[in-house]
Amino acid sequence: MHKCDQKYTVAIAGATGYAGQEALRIMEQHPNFDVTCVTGHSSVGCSMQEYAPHIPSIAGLRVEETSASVLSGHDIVILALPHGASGKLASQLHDVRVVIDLGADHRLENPLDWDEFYGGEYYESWAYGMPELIMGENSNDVDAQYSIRDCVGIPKQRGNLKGASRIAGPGCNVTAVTLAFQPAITAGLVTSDIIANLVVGYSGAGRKLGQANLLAAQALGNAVAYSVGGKHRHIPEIKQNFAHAAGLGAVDAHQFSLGFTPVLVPMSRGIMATVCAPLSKQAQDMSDDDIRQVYDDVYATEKFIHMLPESVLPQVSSVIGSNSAHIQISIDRKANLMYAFSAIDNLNRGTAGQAIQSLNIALGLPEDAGLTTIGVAP
Ligand SMILES: NC(=O)C1=CN([C@@H]2O[C@H](COP(=O)(O)OP(=O)(O)OC[C@H]3O[C@@H](n4cnc5c(N)ncnc54)[C@H](OP(=O)(O)O)[C@@H]3O)[C@@H](O)[C@H]2O)C=CC1
Ligand SMILES: CC(=O)N[C@@H](CCC(=O)OP(=O)(O)O)C(=O)O
Repeated sequence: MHKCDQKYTVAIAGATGYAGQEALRIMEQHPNFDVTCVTGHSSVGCSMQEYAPHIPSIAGLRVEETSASVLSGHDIVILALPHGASGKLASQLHDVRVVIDLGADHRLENPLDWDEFYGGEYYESWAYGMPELIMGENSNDVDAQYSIRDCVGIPKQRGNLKGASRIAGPGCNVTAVTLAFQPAITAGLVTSDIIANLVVGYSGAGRKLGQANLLAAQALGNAVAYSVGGKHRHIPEIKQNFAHAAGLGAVDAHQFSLGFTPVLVPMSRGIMATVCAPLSKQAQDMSDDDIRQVYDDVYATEKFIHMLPESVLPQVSSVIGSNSAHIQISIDRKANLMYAFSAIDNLNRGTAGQAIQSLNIALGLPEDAGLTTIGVAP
């Protein structure tokens, strides 16, 4: 049978949560996947009709216990569990062809970062599920040796995902910031003193994790910052990506200084990231058109990364429901700052969409199978 006709059975752990539900929604529209098992924690025994009424095709599935014995035996397992809950479980899934962890347990390559920002037992890092991540030329990271060049010669992470059996899904804020700024890092347009400000929707906090914030009376008409002052756990992951984009290993990520401030706003989904840094000496000597060309080259062949026409700014409403990232840049010569803006859907591009894109690559399926670039605005 041709690879593209093959069907794989899928189990989704944490299917009652927001990330798991979005994985379910995409899987149900994917030609190669058949979701036969969903698991949860407090919802064990409930019908999926209760948790995902927007996906009628799985209404008949009952939520099972999240355990290695329930998950084993499926071709693919997606772990959409709170961070810290998947490391041990994943280590017991020996017979599963591909395991994707949507949480943080296998993202960080440097155990010291894990200790500082998460704590608890450290589990080894897996192939990082961001196909478009630039793996810079001189990276001393082992993975970089296996990255493949796109048609304009830029080495990217998708090469490391081919045939991968264990994949770590990136954080959603990390995705927005990395895609916005990695071309500038790779080309040396900026070097450090990076500031990322994000407005983010409430679903990023998860159905359970953020319950206290989910009251409409508290959320509507409000905007509130959180995890400020260098505490947000996505900081080491973004710096790790920047290090790779610059051709360095994760241990050199400390070279980048990053200010990171997320602000919750009343959107159910979506992230709008504004990232800026001082222009390097090299960038000061380049024209705005030359700087734009750097971005156009990096993303020219990327179906899901859309460089918007000059002066058109990204909007969250254009990417909701899609696996796309919309990106724009702006150069402020008077302030000597380079800005990049990105909009993504945190649950789709920021989590489940990107994970399934990576899974498609791992299995040798068309990279875009089951995924869309088309949003659902308004
Ligand atoms: N929301 C987002 O935008 C993003 C989320 N992620 C990551 O995805 C993962 C899931 O997040 P999200 O869906 O938002 O969270 P939710 O709170 O919405 O869902 C959590 C899921 O995990 C289950 N669960 C809760 N506690 C445990 C436990 N101790 N053991 C096993 N299962 C448990 C819940 O089951 P039950 O409902 O039955 O109690 C539920 O299915 C997290 O690691 C998160 O960081 C990554 C990127 C973006
Ligand atoms: C609104 C909100 O709280 N969003 C979460 C992001 C969710 C995500 O990407 O988280 P993981 O790294 O845990 O997978 C946050 O900023 O922490």
